[in-house]
Amino acid sequence: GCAQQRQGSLYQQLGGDAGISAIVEDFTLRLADDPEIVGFFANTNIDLFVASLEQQLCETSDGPCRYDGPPMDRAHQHMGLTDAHFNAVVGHMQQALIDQGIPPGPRNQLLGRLARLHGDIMRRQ
Ligand code: HEM
Repeated sequence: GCAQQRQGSLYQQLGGDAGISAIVEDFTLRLADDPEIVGFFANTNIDLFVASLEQQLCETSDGPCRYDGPPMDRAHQHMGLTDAHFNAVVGHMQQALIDQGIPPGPRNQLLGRLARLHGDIMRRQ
């Protein structure tokens, strides 16, 4: 719509590749600092996770990337995730976005798009 033409895409409002990379780094440090969350990543290659999440955020924000990782249900099945885990992770993303200076408009737009993944991520838990 008009707002989008005035302000650029959500991807641009997040700072493009550099902005998304800073957001993902901030977010990943928050996951690592959360004792309720960090254990889930014990066997994860963090470099691949970071690259995959950057790609997903770029695509989700209408940037020029295509996420080519596994679908969200397959990536998270059998982890035994609860809504509390989901909310904690989204909360860390919210804090990372605030910390990286993303204004409320684009911040909440991205969080809204991520919230739509809840059904897929929580499937078969
Ligand atoms: C909106 C919420 C979430 C988003 C957008 C998200 C996104 C992603 C993405 C893009 C990947 C990479 C998939 C791949 O390339 O293999 C991934 C993997 C992973 N996610 Fe999530 N995730 C979310 C919620 C959660 C929650 C709530 C947890 C647990 C508390 C979690 C734990 C993990 C773990 C452990 C992996 C790595 C799996 C592996 O090592 O292969 N995620 N997630």
